[in-house]
Formats: sequence, structure tokens, C-alpha cells
Amino acid sequence: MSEQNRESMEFDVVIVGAGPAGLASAIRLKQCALEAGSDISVVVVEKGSEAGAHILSGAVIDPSGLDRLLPDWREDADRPLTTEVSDDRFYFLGPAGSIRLPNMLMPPLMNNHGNFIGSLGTVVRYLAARAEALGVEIYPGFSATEILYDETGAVAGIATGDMGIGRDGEPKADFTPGMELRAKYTIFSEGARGSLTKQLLARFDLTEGRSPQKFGIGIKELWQVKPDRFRKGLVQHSFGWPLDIKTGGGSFLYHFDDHLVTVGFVLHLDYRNPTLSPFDEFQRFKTHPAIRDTFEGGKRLAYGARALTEGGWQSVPKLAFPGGVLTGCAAGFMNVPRIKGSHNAIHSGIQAADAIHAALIDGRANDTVAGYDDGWKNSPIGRDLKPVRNVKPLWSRFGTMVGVGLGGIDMWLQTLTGLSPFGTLKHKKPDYQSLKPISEVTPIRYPKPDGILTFDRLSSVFLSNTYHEEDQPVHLRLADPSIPIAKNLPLYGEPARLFCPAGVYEVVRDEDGNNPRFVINAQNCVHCKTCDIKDPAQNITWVPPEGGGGPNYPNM
Ligand SMILES: Cc1cc2nc3c(=O)[nH]c(=O)nc-3n(C[C@H](O)[C@H](O)[C@H](O)COP(=O)(O)OP(=O)(O)OC[C@H]3O[C@@H](n4cnc5c(N)ncnc54)[C@H](O)[C@@H]3O)c2cc1C
Ligand code: SF4
Repeated sequence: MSEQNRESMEFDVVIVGAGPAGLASAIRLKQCALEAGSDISVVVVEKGSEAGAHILSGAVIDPSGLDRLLPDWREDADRPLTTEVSDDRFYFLGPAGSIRLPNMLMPPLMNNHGNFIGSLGTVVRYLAARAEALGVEIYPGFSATEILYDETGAVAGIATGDMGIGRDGEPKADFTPGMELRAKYTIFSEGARGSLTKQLLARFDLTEGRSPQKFGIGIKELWQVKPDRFRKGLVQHSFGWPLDIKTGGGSFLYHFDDHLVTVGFVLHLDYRNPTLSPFDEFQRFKTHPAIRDTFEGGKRLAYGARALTEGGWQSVPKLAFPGGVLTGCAAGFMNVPRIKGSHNAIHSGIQAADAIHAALIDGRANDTVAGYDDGWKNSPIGRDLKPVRNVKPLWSRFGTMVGVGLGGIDMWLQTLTGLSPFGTLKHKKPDYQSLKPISEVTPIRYPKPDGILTFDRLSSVFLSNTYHEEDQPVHLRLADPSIPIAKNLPLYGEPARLFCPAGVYEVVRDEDGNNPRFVINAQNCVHCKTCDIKDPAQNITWVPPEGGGGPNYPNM
């Protein structure tokens, strides 16, 4: 469709993504306008079918962001978080046993008391309702697919994707063109590995002088467990088995609300063995003797996966550029050892909104809001991320046993003295460069799922309620369609088959085992973004499919 045929609308601020970061900005802008007696038009576009549909997190939530944004939330009858952490445990798992680390060994910043266990999807739905009550317009079911630039090269808004294009690229009978949402300022709050954010990082060279961003994949299930297995308020983390000591990652298990248990596994995407499958490591983790009892007689309710940023302090890009800013996990504000980012997402949403409101009051538009960019290091976000900045590099350099120990000592030293003997360690290389050729590794074999405690990918994706209109262009774009079979298969065994947690990628062959072909089952995609990050040839680009497609998580 030609750009001239698109409808265009003007706003003061357009926000891409109704996650905690985007909604915090929307709420804060309206609060600022109310205080100043002005009016600001704010619109949020969200690719999920509703706010919260694509949100997947742990979640143990540090309430500092919510307290700052909505000081009254704890008194609200509809408050989205009700289970306070009452017991906080950390384990090292071996193949047959476990060792509990004494809480007194843990640096104070790792303490979870005062935090809440819940669903970030539920928090986001609550924030969306509060935003709408303040007059924010939220457009769910609309993917932002294109960045609009003005004649000076500044960001001038976004365009939503066309609807009703067939797989062959031709308009169908129900074709509806996308819309241009033009703005004085555009806030990009797409979460980890945002598709438009990726373009902005390159166009404005926002990562210059920073360490490469690091990522993990988090895979999660929600279970309802038997009353005698339920310990409301229990938070349990582990590292070690089933991963070897050179592969980074760990588990989380949270008991909350009405006999609900969240169980999940985060695997650092700098793993080396191309035969590793994050999905199967997670399934295997649940069979550990210290873990499996929790789920006996229970029912698995939901499944999903999402990438998270792990680069932290030294990977945060430049946040502001002409006409726009990055917030939340699009900016990489995740605290990896705490496995928490939602509080910083809200803090950054607030700080971006304050800077943009000041610019609007000054009558400015489409310029660089510098206050936000300079401010984060001396804000709650910087104070949260700085003391943990060496944990991930130490883990990557020294492996689980030594790296986790050194990371703990470093966090203690920084708590007590504010200094680190390591200074600020850099991340060495992007995650897609870490795979070894398949000829140099011992292939990992995984047990078959039992369908009771452990499952296969397809029955799992079913529980994510994922739906995509099938007759649309494939949203996993291959720059060179020959690479999966010609290069990735002989060199790595085509690792996309294994790192995708939704069974999107397959290598199929004729009955005699010859003629391998790469198949993309795009309709299964849960929008985790792992393929865009980990493909060793950087040949796969995730682009937003038709708005409203993807998972429909009720409370993840
Ligand atoms: C497995 C896992 C466990 C975690 N555990 C915790 C925890 O216990 N505690 C904690 O605090 N944090 C945790 N986190 C991190 C936390 O979830 C993130 O820090 C937080 O979600 C970041 O918020 P955000 O608003 O930046 O991005 P997101 O929450 O990712 O939200 C982004 C939103 O933007 C939408 N979007 C993206 N691109 C587009 C587009 N182009 N057009 C339209 N819409 C778009 C998405 O659909 C989504 O709704 C965890 C993360 C994972 C993956
Ligand atoms: S296709 Fe890519 S983004 Fe979609 S679920 Fe698989 S790895 Fe995640």
C-alpha cells in the first residue's frame, strides 16, 4: 500500500508498547499535565490483542516503581499484587541433591523481603486501566512496524502495520492500510530486543562505546498445585543442575495467590553447545528431586517464553535521540542477579515522561530530550544496576562455581565500600558469536517428556493461546534463505530447531534422510525474540506480524 493512502493522526506523545515502561510513561505524562493544568494527547500502541496479552515475567516485583508512580496503589481494592514474599531461599543443585545457601551469605540487595509475588500481566492490565482513566488512548492489536522521520531526520512518530495482506504479499479482500501516528515525541517501550528499537540503535549509533547487549531466554509455566505442596509467599531460586558449569542460567519458583506456583528457567544466550535446548533443560530441571514434589498432583495452566536483557549498566545505550527515547528493557534496564526489571521499567517510564513533559511545556518538539539520557545513572535505576554490574561478566568468564562466588563477593564489597576490585568489566562479544561448531561438542540428549511433569513444545505452545492469521507474510524474515541448510546445518546442526521454545523452526527431510529443508511454522511464534538474538549467522529478523497475533497470556 502506498504511504499516501494511510490515514494520519497527530499526538503530543506516541508510546510503542503497553508494558510497565510504556504505561508508566503514559500515566506520568497525564499526571504532569493535570498538575500543570495543561492537556497532553498520549496514545499507546500494543501488538498484543489486549494490554498484558504479550507480557511474560517471573514475577517477584520490587514495588519501588509502583509506589513512585501510583502512591495509592496499595489501598486500591483492585490492587494487582497481594502476596508478599515471606520466605526467600537460594539453592545450588547437583544431579541428585541440593545445598541451600545460608541467607546471611546473600548480599542485602538480593533480599526479597518487602517485594510482592504476582503476575506482571495482571499488573499491566491494572496500569492500563489507570492510564485510560486519566485519558490515555490505548490501541491494542496494533503493531508499530515503521518509524516515521521528518525532513531533518528526527523521529516523527510511527506507522502501524497493514492488515489483510496475504502470504504472497498481495492485499486480500479484508485489506486495511496501517495508520500514521505522528508525534512531537515518541517513546519506544518495546521490551527486550524491540524490532523498531533495533533499527534506532543502528540509525543513531546509540550503542557506541558500550559493551554489547547480552540476553537470556526465560521459559515459564504456571501451575496450580495441591494445598499440601503450597507455601504462599515462598520465593526459591537455584543455579547448577541441569546446566554444566560453563553454561549460565538458573531457575525460579514462586508460590502466590490461590495455590499458584510459577516455575521458570533463565538460560543465558551466550551458551556454546549448539545441541543445547533451553526448553528441554527447563523440562529436565522440573524432574530434580528437590523440585518435582511441588508439582505432584498439580495442573499446568499456562506456558510461555520471552527474552530478557542481561548486559546491565555497561550495555545501556544512549537513551535519547532527535524526536524519541528508549525506556524499560528496550534500554536494557534489567538487574540480572535480582532477576528483576519491572521496577526499573516503571522508573524509566516516569523519568522519560518528566523530561518530555518539560520539553513540551517549553514548546519544543522532535529534538533530543537530554535530561533523561544524562539522569539515569544518578537515579534509582543507576543505583540498582551499578553494584551488580560485574556479576554477569564474572559468570561468563569463570563459569558457574567460581563466577557466582566472585559475583557474590563483588556485590558484598560494593555494598560495604561502594568499590569493586574489578572496576567495570566489559562484556566480550554478542551472544550470537558464542556457539562452537557441532564437531567440537558432546551432543546433549534429552529424555522424552512424560506428559505429566514434563512436556513437548507443541502441547506447551497450546497453553500459550498463541494465534496468528495464517495467510499473512512470514514474520520471521531470512536475509538469505539458503543459510539454514547450507551453513547452519553442517556447522551447528541448525540450532534454531533447539533454541526456539515454540517449535517454529524445523529441518525436514525425505524418507531416506536426504534433501533437508528448513521449515518456519510462523503461526506458533510466542514473540520471545530469541531467534533474532541467537541465530549464529544473524540471518533471522523478527518483524511484527499482524497486530493482535501472538500469545494471549492471561496472567503471565
Ligand atoms: C522469564 C522472565 C522472568 C522475569 N522475572 C522478573 C521478576 O521476577 N521481576 C521483575 O521485576 N522482572 C522480571 N523480569 C523482567 C521484566 O519482565 C521486564 O523487565 C519488564 O517486563 C520490562 O518491561 P518493558 O515495559 O520494558 O517491556 P515488556 O514488558 O516486554 O513490554 C513491552 C510491550 O511492548 C509491546 N510491543 C513490543 N514491540 C511492539 C511493537 N513494535 N508494536 C506494538 N507493541 C509492541 C509488547 O507486546 C509488550 O506488551 C523477567 C523477565 C523474564 C523474561
Ligand atoms: S520464532 Fe523466534 S521469536 Fe518466535 S518463538 Fe521461536 S525463537 Fe521466539
